[in-house]
Amino acid sequence: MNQSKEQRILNFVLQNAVRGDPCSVVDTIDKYCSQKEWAMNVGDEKGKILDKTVQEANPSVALELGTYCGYSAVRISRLLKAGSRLLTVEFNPEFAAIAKQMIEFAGVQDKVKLLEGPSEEIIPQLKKKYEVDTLDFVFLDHWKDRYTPDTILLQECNLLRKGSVLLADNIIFPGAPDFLNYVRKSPHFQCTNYPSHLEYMQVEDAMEKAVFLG
Ligand SMILES: O=C(NC/C=C/[C@H]1O[C@@H](n2cnc(C(F)(F)F)c2)[C@H](O)[C@@H]1O)c1cc([N+](=O)[O-])cc(O)c1O
Ligand SMILES: [Mg+2]
Repeated sequence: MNQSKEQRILNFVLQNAVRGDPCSVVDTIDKYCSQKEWAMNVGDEKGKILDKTVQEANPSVALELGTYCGYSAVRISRLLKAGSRLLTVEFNPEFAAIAKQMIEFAGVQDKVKLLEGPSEEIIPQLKKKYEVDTLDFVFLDHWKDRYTPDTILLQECNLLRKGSVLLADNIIFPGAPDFLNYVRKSPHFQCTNYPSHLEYMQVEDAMEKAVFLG
């Protein structure tokens, strides 16, 4: 049975990156996906915006929606202070299996918890089952039509506090127009737009930061 693209990306990392070195894993995925096969990792240009936003938020508890191969889970967790953790949610079991191996190879498994399943099921479990009080940082990079319902669900589940930082990928391409509308019109969010480019392409894209005001 021939391999999936995601398996080929993982194999390239296992053969070319440095075990236990998150930066080398991130760089190796970028090398493969820019030179051999495009894939929907946030990439290095938007990844630098993600880095700055994470460092500014300095989260104790972070959530990622849309693990895919684990590129941004490794990228985020490498910046977390001791004792902090990233919960990352993946719906597709094949992708989750790839991401688990990617996270372990990078040596960040002690900081990252990979949760498998749909966000509408997992978000309501975060407080009781995963011992979350509130989330300091949320990276939205999953299905674009889920950004808004999941942002509403996070509020309904009292998972956001004054100052919680949401960062959303793909505001321009593929686009998340209803999310942009929702957070920019809401009195509960202070929004900032970060123009950038689609990963590995010369196509316009952007990220939107939405800080919860309580
Ligand atoms: O479609 C894109 N991303 C969708 C990303 C989807 C990923 O998020 C997972 N997921 C779904 N639900 C959940 C949760 F968490 F809710 F359970 C997690 C899916 O299984 C998949 O791995 C995309 C597309 C392009 N592009 O150029 O087409 C560029 C990008 O950067 C993109 O992110
Ligand atoms: Mg994306």
